[in-house]
Amino acid sequence: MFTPSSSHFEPPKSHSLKSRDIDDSVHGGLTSPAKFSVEGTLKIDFATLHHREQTPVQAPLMRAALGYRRLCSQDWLSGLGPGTAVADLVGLWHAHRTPLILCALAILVSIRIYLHLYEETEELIALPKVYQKHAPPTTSAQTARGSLDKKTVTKSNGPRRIKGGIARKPSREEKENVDLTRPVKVLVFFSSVKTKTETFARDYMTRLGKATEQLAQETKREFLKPELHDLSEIDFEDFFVSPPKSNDDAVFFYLFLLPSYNIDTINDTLLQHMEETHHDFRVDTASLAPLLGYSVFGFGDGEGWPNEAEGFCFQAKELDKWMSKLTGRKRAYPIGMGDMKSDHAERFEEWAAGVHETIGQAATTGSLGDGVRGSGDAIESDQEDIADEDDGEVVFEDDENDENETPRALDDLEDLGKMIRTSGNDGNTGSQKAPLAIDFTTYGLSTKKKAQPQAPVVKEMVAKNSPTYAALTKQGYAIVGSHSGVKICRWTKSALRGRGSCYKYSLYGINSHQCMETTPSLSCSNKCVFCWRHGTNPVGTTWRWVVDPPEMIFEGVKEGHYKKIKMMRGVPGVRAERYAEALRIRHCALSLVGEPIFYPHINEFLAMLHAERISSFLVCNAQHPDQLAALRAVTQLYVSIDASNRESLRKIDRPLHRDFWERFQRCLDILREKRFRHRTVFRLTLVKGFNVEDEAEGYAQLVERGMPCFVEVKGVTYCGTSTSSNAGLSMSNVPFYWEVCEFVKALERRLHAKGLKYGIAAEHAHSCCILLASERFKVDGKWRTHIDYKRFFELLEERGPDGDWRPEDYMGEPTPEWALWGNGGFDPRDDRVDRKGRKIENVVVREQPPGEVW
Ligand SMILES: Cc1cc2nc3c(=O)[nH]c(=O)nc-3n(C[C@H](O)[C@H](O)[C@H](O)COP(=O)(O)O)c2cc1C
Ligand code: SF4
Repeated sequence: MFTPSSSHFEPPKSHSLKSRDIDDSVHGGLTSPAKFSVEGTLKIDFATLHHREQTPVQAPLMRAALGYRRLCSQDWLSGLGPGTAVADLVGLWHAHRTPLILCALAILVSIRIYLHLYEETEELIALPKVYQKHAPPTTSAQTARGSLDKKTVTKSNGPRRIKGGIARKPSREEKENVDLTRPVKVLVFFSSVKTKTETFARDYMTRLGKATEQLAQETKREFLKPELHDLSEIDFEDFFVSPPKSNDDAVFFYLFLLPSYNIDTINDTLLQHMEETHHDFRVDTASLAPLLGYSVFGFGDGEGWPNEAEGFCFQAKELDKWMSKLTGRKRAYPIGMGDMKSDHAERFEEWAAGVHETIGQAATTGSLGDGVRGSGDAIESDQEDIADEDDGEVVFEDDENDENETPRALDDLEDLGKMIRTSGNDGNTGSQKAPLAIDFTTYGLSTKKKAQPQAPVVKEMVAKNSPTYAALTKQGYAIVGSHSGVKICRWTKSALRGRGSCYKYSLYGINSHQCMETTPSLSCSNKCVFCWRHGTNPVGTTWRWVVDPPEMIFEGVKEGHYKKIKMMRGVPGVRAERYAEALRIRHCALSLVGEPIFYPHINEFLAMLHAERISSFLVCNAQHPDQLAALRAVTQLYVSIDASNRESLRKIDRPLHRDFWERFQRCLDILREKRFRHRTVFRLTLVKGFNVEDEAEGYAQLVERGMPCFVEVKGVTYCGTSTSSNAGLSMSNVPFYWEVCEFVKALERRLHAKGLKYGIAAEHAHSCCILLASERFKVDGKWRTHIDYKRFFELLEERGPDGDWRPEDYMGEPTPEWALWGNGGFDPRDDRVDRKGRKIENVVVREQPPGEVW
């Protein structure tokens, strides 16, 4: 036992009992022996403690205090046995167990509360039974995917989140119904400039046909005959926004055979279309997901582009990437690549064998298999997901490490300057980088993606070493710079020989032999079925090429034109006086091919023409409203009206812009506003079976909307190319003149019914062309459709390109008698001749011959 050595025991600091360690109820009855100091240290008067009478409450506390003293003193260490110490500890426990247990409980509760508040919460997924009840039966394939699917994050159906910075797309959960009864149809798409890929693709179709027949036997699944599609012939909207509609309820498998070109080809248009679809907030993400799968094979040239870093098969890789995004990673088989100069056949065999096997597997299971490379699974396509799901919001695309970057939007207009050619260029820029896209149509409205400041590398629209250039020059075009063209039309040649002028002479007084036909943009944003130039002219919704300065184009086209006129000098029948006149260009028809207002400096180019007193007839395709609105003075402004309704326009013009109808309508509204400043013209090209039948009312409504000064109606000219036949055009689509007459009369009736003052003014039966004019151009009962060109230039010089004058101010003399409606419109100065140059009579059939069906 120990003896208290002092009346006040001061426990060592390290052994102080804190006030909270002793329950108030226990020490509540203590007065003097145990007291708390200010700091909360327990001080016990042991002397008093021994002699006091103890209450039942005090007794254990006193025992505990004594035990504590013993523990704290050096006695235990200086010879007292461990048994005593254990007994003291037990005593201490008995004395304090209640407060100790309560303290421990309090601590545990605090920890639990803390963890509950601060730990990372996991989403609680509660699947109501009702969903489980309707869940589709899982196939073995889905079960196989199950383990991977667990890693996926379910996409919220709630409002889209606004994001900045790099967005990483959560993997998509596959929830498709696998229906193994639907037939499978393989579609093979190809592009080809120099026909090698096309030949290869056509050969492959026979083999693919046999392979699918065999797969049908092996898998017991129905396979429809595979189809081949030339990418330059199809409407991308039909295949690459969502899978095509199928009467057989087929599920599609896409294969692509794509050569790469670092010059502008249909490949660029396709890739751009895919990118736009991917970023279009109106289109579902992975809108091609219902496809069974897809795979790409690229052809390249290993000599010119020895490796992928240098651009070997770069467009096939791009395509593979966009298809992966659009299909939600349905890459059925890895991209194959072959060098056209060496191993392409061997590489293609390997790829085709793998693809056929995968198609078989997919047909049997409805799935592309486990997460192996090529399965199209999320794991392998991770790279493609960076900044992918932008939810239509501002996203910084982080593709810097990608060798084959996709086009980037320019930040501001100043960047355009960098693209303008400063010196002569010998053609190809040699760059493998994709071009820079500038959408002049929407320019300045929004900049969806912020481009990194970097030196833009852009391609030429028609590079000198490109097959397009070769094809165009072969067709008689002189290519000026990299995107402009000039050609003398057959009417210029004909007029030089005194064999008749084009309809513009009859209707507006244009001298065909003094007319230059040109365009500052060989590119267009439509693929009209009647255009004779598909496959050779580049198409695109945005200007993404080097921009040539207007001075260079102006000088170049004049030079090209005069060169061609001079080549006519020795042609039999050319009249000396007309030849001499032809060496002075008086008119310019900006309608050769392509879309002139696509050219960013069209106003400057027009000013150059006018400065030399060359009149301008500008034809645009009603797809670029902003440019149309910004257009300054033009002698006569045309808008092509190729259909009276949305569906018909889509079929006939095959526009690349998804909002083509809205653009078209905006253009009509702009034309309406301009009708008192410009001579505005609707040009209707009638294609039987496409845009004529029952459409007179539709056209009348469009006239009511745009209120043009004139409506030119022309029957389509059949050019007999494979393009037109592929588009479903044949001679039977070319209307007879009497059919055009019938249509114009019907249109006139509709216009009158609407109270619109138009009348049939003039015609050129030889070109199947009839002119309806607003009565603004009828003075004293006489049509005055011709133009006073001299007056036009005077007005322009007096008042500037934005000056206010009206089309009536430069109205010409009354339309000559021979050009008026009913008189045929043949230039009386000239003879009409047949192919052999023999004179022929002017016979015009304006009425439906007996027995003909309209
Ligand atoms: C002007 C031009 C540019 C080309 N650019 C590339 C290229 O960037 N990368 C590549 O791998 N092959 C390139 N090639 C090679 C073609 O892709 C290859 O010759 C292909 O087989 C042509 O297919 P086609 O005959 O079906 O058009 C280019 C060929 C030409 C003529
Ligand atoms: S607008 Fe003209 S150039 Fe363009 S596709 Fe149509 S017809 Fe051809």
